[in-house]
Amino acid sequence: MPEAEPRTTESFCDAAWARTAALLDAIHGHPFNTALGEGTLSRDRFVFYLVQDGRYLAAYAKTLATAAARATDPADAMFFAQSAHTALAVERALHTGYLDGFGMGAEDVAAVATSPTCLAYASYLQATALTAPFPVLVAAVLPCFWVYQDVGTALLERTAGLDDHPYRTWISTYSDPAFAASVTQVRRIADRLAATADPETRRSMTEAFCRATEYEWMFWDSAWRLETWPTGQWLTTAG
Ligand SMILES: Cc1ncc(CN)c(N)n1
Repeated sequence: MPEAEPRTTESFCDAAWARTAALLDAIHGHPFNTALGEGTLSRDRFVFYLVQDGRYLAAYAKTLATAAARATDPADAMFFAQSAHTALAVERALHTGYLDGFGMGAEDVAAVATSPTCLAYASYLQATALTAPFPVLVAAVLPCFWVYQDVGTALLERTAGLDDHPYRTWISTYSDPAFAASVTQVRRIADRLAATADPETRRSMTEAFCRATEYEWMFWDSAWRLETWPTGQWLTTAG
């Protein structure tokens, strides 16, 4: 009798998480996140991050709304529609609250150019939403949930107490049990879709998960470097 093919019982999420383990370590150890957790992150770096993340979240919410429109399972559609709402109502409001507190109004924010990394990540998600198979789209948005929850929870554990912490609202938002529950839900959706996906789609799901996790690292790194367009010097200012 021929030997049975070895079958992997590892879920898509567990395999994808294991594949990005070194990258996740780099995210946790990035100077931006270390300083964020210690409360020593400079105001200009945090403001840069907030402004870019506001742009990112607007695109991310549209990506999630597209996922809701494309989902065939009504429960999945509800989850993604709700998550699109949360990205704008909770996360973006968190950023606006900080920016208001720093005296930055809508006009100041509008005057900041979208960074190369923010534009690349946002464009990648929106292109994936419109052109990739639905399971690949789910894999692409998964790190946006999961990595932030992982970082938020780790920062909370590393922090002695949040009472006087300058970034406590940020840390509380991403370490909140409600946010963790949304991670569990999107992981379940990804695992269910991967379980019936053909090998090529599953490979594309893994690629999308890895690419989005790379963009997560790059996003924090761009804020740390206060990234600008290297070509900006050759453009005249708008008249
Ligand atoms: C870049 C980025 N990635 C993820 C998240 C969490 N939704 C966020 N606010 N910003």
